[in-house]
Amino acid sequence: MAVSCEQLVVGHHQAPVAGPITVTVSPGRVCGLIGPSGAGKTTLLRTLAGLNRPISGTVHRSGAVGVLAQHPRQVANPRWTLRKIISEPARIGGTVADVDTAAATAGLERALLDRFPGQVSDGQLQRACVARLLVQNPPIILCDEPVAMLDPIASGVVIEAVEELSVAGAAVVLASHHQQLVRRRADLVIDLGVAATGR
Ligand SMILES: Nc1ncnc2c1ncn2[C@@H]1O[C@H](COP(=O)(O)OP(=O)(O)OP(=O)(O)O)[C@@H](O)[C@H]1O
Repeated sequence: MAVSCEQLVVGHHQAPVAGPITVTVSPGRVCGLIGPSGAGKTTLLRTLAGLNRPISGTVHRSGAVGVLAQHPRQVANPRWTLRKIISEPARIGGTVADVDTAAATAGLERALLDRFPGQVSDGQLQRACVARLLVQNPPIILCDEPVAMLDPIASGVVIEAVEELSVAGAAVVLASHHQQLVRRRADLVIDLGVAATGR
């Protein structure tokens, strides 16, 4: 087990949005999360991450959580170079990051590493966030619409890097509007459009 929930109902201010959901995402597995806008994908991911409190039910995590957000600019420090953004988890962990290898795996050109977020495209910044995840190597990765802002080529690079993390042993939850992409890549799929709401 890497991340699992049992009879989990998620929502805001005691108002349920989705659930009850019972699922286990084991190491090396990708769980897709689909559903229309407002179905509760972000709320469920935040609850699995421990950022929101469940309305009812339980969440179990076997280790640290890495997050890939839809809008990398909201999470990337604009005053840090991409190199620093990528290497920071290693510094915090007291190790030295192999930034060049992580960047190459994430499809990020080395020449961009000394730029600031304001000097690169959304896709390039998202690839830096993927490289940061590769350095962080967390056992659980939660992705909230990670390719919504990207063109098909950039999307493919990001999704392949996430799959590489999963093959290396991470449990991945991938929320996306792209039903086809999710159904193609995921080992199991939660459809919040049809999941019981528990209300
Ligand atoms: N902080 C909040 N306080 C109260 N209600 C919220 C809050 N955040 C989201 N909601 C509501 O919870 C419901 C689910 O929102 P959520 O963002 O989880 O859906 P989503 O499936 O991720 O949607 P989208 O695909 O548009 O990103 C929506 O009705 C939304 O208005």
